[in-house]
Formats: sequence, structure tokens, C-alpha cells
Amino acid sequence: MAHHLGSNQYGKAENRVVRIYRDTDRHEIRDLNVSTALRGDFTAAHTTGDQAGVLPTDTQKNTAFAWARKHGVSSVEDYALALGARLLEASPAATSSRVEVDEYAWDRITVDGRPHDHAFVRRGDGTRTTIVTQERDGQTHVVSGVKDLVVLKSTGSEFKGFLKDEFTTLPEADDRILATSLVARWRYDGTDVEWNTTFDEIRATLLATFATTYSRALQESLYAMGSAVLDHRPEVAEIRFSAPNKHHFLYDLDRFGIDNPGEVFHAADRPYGLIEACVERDGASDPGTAWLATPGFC
Ligand SMILES: O=c1[nH]c(=O)c2[nH]c(=O)[nH]c2[nH]1
Repeated sequence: MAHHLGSNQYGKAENRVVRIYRDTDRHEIRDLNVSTALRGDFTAAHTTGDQAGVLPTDTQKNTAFAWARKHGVSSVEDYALALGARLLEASPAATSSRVEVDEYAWDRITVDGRPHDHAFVRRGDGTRTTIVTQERDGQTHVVSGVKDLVVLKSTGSEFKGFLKDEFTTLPEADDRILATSLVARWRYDGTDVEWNTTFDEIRATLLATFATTYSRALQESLYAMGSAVLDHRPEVAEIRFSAPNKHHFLYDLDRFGIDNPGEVFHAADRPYGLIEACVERDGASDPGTAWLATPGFC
């Protein structure tokens, strides 16, 4: 039967690159998880075993570490742009590079009321992430975001008026807990962006909107959060969410003669509702390959 090689990419996944800035006594840390990939004409490697055009994944790994030293990490986006450009330059057969970088944030440990110069405690409130795709024809896509941002509202959320059939048992809720472990990724138009301040502001907008929007469903909260980001940040073309609904069920204490007026819940981990949505600016630029090989979104 006739067949041919379809789409493919290859690279080194999850390089754990830690860059310390130690020019002064006050050190800085950038703790990264870096995945690289090259796409292009790698047919021979698959069909005839000819590796002449293949820049080894081991070399890609070494380049990720070398670029942390040579170029530095002022932001995950700036580092990913530089690393992706270098990989394209080093691999003539590649037509595009994809560099995904997650950053684990560290805070200074406070000692006697003062932040320590070189001792840190890992921050747990979500992971900053970026995916930079560069095409040899000059197109560059930056999709940044935040993962595992766990948020909860203890009131200000309802879910009622939904469609019912013979299998519906869910009671209507007019005051429930709303919680999710959010993944949000947004696509920038262009690269002329203050990466760090823009990230901080978008994250703050997402959190503030989650907090202040009365929620009739997680869907409504996500749409409000996406709309707020697009309203405040003209450089964002679209934003995508993947949000597990972390159900909190009121625990039945009636059985023990104890009342439970919305105070004790069972936090169930599985199954969970999975709510995914994109909010797109009207007339936004073409996403091209920006989202290729980025799973987890509708
Ligand atoms: O916010 C929600 N959206 C749903 O679509 C849904 N479905 C469900 O059972 N609970 C919820 N909650």
C-alpha cells in the first residue's frame, strides 16, 4: 500500500536549565524547563536512515544550556526567541523551530524580616510558560501563558437552569464553590512586547476578573477573563483556556444529625468537568503555526 511520511518534528524535551545570575552578592535565579523541536525536511532520516541533515537532539540540549549562558534569560520569551533562532541557523534542513519554556518561580527566603541574597523558596502559584515558533520565512509566533494556576471562590458562583433529562441527578446550586486549575495561553501580535510586565499584568487581570465576576458557570467566568485580557492588552490577539472544574460537593452530614449550611465539602479529584474556550479578537492576525503541537485546548 502506498504511503508517505506525514508531519513530523523532533527535539529534546524538558531540559531542566537553571541559570543563576551571581555578578553581585544578590543572586537571581531563572529555573526553566525547556523543550526544543525542529520541523522541516527530515524525510531521509525516517525513510533511508540518513542522518546528514539531522542536528542531534543532544546538540539541541547543549545549545539550550549554552544559550542560557551566552544570551541569558531576561524573560522566558526573550530566551526562547534567541534559542529558536540559533537552532534554525544551525539546522539548514529545518524550516521552523519550536521552543517551549516553563519557568518555576522562586521567592527569596525572608530572614529577620529581610529577603535573603541567595536562599530561595519555590513559589507554588502557577507556572509561567511560553511557546515560540519561528519559521525560516520570517514569521514568528509567541504564545505565552500560565499553567496550574489553582484558584477558588467560596461564594459568588451558581449553576442552575441547565438542560435536564432522565439521567440528570445534579441539584441546582445557587451558591457553590468554584475552583479550577487553570491553563491559559495567549498569542501575542508581534514581538515588540515588555515580556515580564505584560505577563504580570495579564496574570493579575485573570485573577481579578475571576474574583470579581459573579459566575453562572465556569464557561461564563472564562469568557469574562478572556474578554478582560483582550480589552486591556491590545498586543494580545487571542487567549485560550483549559479549566478543569474542581468539584466541591457538600458533604452529607444529615446522616449524623449534623447540619451543613455550605461549610463542609468533599473536594473530588476525578472525574472533573473540563471546560475549554478561546476568546478571539475580531480581525485578529492569522495564527499560522502558533498552536501546532500544543495539546490541551479545543
Ligand atoms: O460551571 C459549570 N459548567 C458546566 O457545564 C457544568 N456541568 C456540571 O455538571 N457542572 C457544571 N458547572
